[in-house]
Amino acid sequence: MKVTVIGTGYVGLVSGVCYAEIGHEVTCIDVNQDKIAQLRKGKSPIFEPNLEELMNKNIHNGKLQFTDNYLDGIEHAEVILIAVGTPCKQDGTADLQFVESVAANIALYIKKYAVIVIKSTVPVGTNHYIGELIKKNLVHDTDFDMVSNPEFLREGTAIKDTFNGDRIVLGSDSSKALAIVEELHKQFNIPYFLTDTRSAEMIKYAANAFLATKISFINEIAKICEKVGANVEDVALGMGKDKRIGEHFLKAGIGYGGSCFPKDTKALVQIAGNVEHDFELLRSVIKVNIGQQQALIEKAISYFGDLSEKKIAILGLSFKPNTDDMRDAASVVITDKLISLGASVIAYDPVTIENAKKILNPRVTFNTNINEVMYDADCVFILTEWDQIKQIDLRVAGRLMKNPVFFDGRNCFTLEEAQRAEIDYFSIGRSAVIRNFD
Ligand SMILES: NC(=O)c1ccc[n+]([C@@H]2O[C@H](COP(=O)([O-])OP(=O)(O)OC[C@H]3O[C@@H](n4cnc5c(N)ncnc54)[C@H](O)[C@@H]3O)[C@@H](O)[C@H]2O)c1
Ligand SMILES: O=c1ccn([C@@H]2O[C@H](COP(=O)(O)OP(=O)(O)O[C@H]3O[C@H](CO)[C@@H](O)[C@H](O)[C@H]3O)[C@@H](O)[C@H]2O)c(=O)[nH]1
Repeated sequence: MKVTVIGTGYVGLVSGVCYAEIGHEVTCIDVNQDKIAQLRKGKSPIFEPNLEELMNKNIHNGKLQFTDNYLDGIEHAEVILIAVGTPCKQDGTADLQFVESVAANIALYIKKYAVIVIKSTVPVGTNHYIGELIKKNLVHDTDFDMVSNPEFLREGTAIKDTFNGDRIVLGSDSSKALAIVEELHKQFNIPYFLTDTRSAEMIKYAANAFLATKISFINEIAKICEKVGANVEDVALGMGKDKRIGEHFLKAGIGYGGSCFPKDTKALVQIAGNVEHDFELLRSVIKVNIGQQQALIEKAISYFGDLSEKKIAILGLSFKPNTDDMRDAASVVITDKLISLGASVIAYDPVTIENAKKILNPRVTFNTNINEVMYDADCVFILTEWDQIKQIDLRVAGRLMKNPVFFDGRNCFTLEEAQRAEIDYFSIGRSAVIRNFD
């Protein structure tokens, strides 16, 4: 099938590569000419395991091409997928300007029947609105149908998720279009969930909001665990054994970040507000998450009293491991706050330092050598559970530091490991391990 993907961010690029991998002829369009030039040279603009290899394989076998020219991409397409960003506006609502601009270009260049699929996360009613917008501005008298196909991939495991998703959600009122989009995904061999357009749009927000709710819930439980002497890891495991609850997304930490949960939870509060429903539960989920980003700082203040003049080593900057994405990463808020409290901050991350430099407070310094970052530090903050960080020897690391004190926001180590290392170790939802030299 001839497929055109518009937008080469995470979703567009991964989808384009995976559709090519299952045999479709894929053209990816982006308005960012530098990105297109880089992609044509076989360089992936994002860090995602296996993506660059798979991309190059499909460029070389002629299945995958990149362009900034809409005419090239739209003219012959049987399916056009919209995968541009829908960032958060100041008031929390989803900004549809990129989707609207794509709609204007499709209206200009579409010449024969195609199915237009919205993969971007968009508020309920957007597929209808964009369909009407295209119809109103069509230059050539052409028929088309709209299909909502929300994307559920996770960064860091995006290719694996595309080939092994739990379901493919498709929403449309055209059975002809649905049959074409089912055919497009056939080789993935993943069950379809077919529904109406508005429900498909809502499934995406509801799924992300529910996962975010699980995270804020376990983070609240973690706070109570610390006070009553329970261990949140065991509590989550014990809860998760109940199939009705499930074991996933119950990992306590310094809150959820990334390009989706923060923006989509805020957007859903606004979607509810537009129909006069106060989504109180979700507002609390967001509030708990903002508070959770301060958890390590509160622990450090209660340990040291004052953080001014303290040298703090940060391990991990991206919002989760195996990605270089810094969007809404907890490290942004945490490093800013530490600097405002007078601390000096030096940071390590195995892949995202270049992206971090563009976003973090300019007073943060960086080093790609994890041992050098910890050298002479008053304490370490662990913000991302990269393997390189989980593999450090706490005892050896402690000896490099001025004070062997660790604040672990991702529970990377067992309490026994911390005990053996003779360090002071504070984590989330578990008892602190304090050295006892007497
Ligand atoms: N990132 C994820 O893991 C993920 C997962 C599921 C769903 N989503 C949703 O998918 C959508 C895309 O997210 P992303 O993170 O891939 O986006 P992104 O912001 O990283 O990338 C969007 C790309 O679209 C391009 N673009 C903007 N306007 C354009 C236009 N008019 N024509 C062509 N290209 C244009 C930009 O240059 C950019 O390369 C969002 O709605 C997001 O919520 C994201
Ligand atoms: O038990 C958990 C699980 C995750 N997180 C945090 O939650 C955030 C998001 O993690 P994850 O969901 O793994 O990453 P994303 O790539 O943001 O993926 C989410 O957002 C995407 C964009 O909408 C969806 O497609 C995915 O299904 C959804 O999982 C990260 O900061 C994680 O550290 C926790 O704190 N505890």
